[in-house]
Amino acid sequence: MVEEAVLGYLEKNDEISDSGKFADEKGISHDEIVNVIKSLNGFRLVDAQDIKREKWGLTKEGEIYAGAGSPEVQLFLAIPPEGTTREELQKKLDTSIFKIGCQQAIKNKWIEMGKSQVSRKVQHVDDRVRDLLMQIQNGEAVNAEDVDALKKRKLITPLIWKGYSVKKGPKYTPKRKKVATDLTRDNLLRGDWRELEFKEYNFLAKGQPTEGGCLHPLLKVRRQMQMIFLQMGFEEMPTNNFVESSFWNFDALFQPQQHPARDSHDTFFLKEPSTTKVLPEDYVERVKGVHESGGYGSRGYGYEWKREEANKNLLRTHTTAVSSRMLYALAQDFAPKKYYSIDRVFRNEAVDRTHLAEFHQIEGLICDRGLTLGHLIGVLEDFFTRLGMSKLKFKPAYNPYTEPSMEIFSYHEGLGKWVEIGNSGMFRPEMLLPMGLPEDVQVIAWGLSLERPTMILYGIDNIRDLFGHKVDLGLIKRNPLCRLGL
Ligand SMILES: N[C@@H](Cc1ccccc1)C(=O)O
Repeated sequence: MVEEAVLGYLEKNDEISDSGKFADEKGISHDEIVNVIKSLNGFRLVDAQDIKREKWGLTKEGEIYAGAGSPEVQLFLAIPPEGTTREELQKKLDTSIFKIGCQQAIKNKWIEMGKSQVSRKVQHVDDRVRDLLMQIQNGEAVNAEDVDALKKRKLITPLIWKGYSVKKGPKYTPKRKKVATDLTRDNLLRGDWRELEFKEYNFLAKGQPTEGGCLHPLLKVRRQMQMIFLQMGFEEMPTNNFVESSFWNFDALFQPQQHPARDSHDTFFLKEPSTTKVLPEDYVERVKGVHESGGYGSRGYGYEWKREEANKNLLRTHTTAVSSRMLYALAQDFAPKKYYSIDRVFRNEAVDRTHLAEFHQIEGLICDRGLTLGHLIGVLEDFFTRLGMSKLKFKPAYNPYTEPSMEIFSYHEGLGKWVEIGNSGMFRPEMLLPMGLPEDVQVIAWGLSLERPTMILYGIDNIRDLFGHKVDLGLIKRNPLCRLGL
């Protein structure tokens, strides 16, 4: 409506010379007019020029006098026609009204002040100050002398008034079409999108401030674990690449070639390149020997070991493949070591709320002389206690490469049950001795999942909220733990 008033006026007139006067004439608030002018100017329907005017406004004191009358008149009216004493008068008035009133009334020759007696000198007075203040309040003009006097008494103060003069702009039309912001299904169905005028994009508009700065729980727990390993004196193993040969992933670990884990149901084999190019030949021979007929006090598996199986490339199914490479390298020049790694592994598993086809494994091993299962339990308890998970259980298990072996369980409060978080054991001599490690050296080792402890620590009960294409970012944002830096 206001918009139509502005555009309509310009249709018949050259310009609106003063938005303030225009507002008065139309009986619309000036603020509203200003908003419309700004918007029309933005779309170049009108050309608006600023006008600034100095205007007088009342000070706080001025406003009080405009309401209650000037102090001098208040004082005059408080003196009865027969006069009074200064003391009586003072009682009737505020201190400041009395003081200012006396000054002004004496100056105006309205009253006479004796030692104690006060009397009127005139019969009647007009409150010109109050009238002037009211005129200024109403935006009426007041002559310069009066303005000066009021200014000196600090009853008025200059105000900058801002308004516009307005002419037709290059895109002027008497009536603006409503511009569409979205193309809707209805527009398409009705076909009226052909006639619609669309609002232009404002590429300069600032976007919503981002509420960033949350860390993904997996990254946080991973970093936390890294710190714990480093504090416990471990060194990080280079995790190299995701593609590994069956040899390092299985054969070096004394895992027989018919083992079900090697089945393509559990392992992702590579089509291209399907086989590895280099393996350390002497060591491969010793591995073949231990699989087929044993040695080092073992009877072996007694089957025909095939090089083609060992050559097959796969996506590593565990980072124990990294450990086997590291131990082989270490065997060439032995020294006691503590190693760890945290990286991705892949298993061809059916995905459900606690399983994914790829996850992160935390691998750790200690090789030294005189190590026992007690050391393994102690190290794992120490590690998980530092992580804030002290409810642990160990359960005997079987791995082709460890003896004894233990599965590790932790209690998940949210699920209300014990969840397997890893597997561990002492590497078998059939694995270590062909590498060339000294006979009196033991290796305690473990492989944990990163996802499971993270779910326990963060109370997440579906692994797909944590990893993969359905990650629940809201969950991460809402979790206060994710906002704490580490
Ligand atoms: N490789 C085992 C974990 C493990 C590592 C080292 C020793 C024993 C077990 C797994 O994937 O579950």
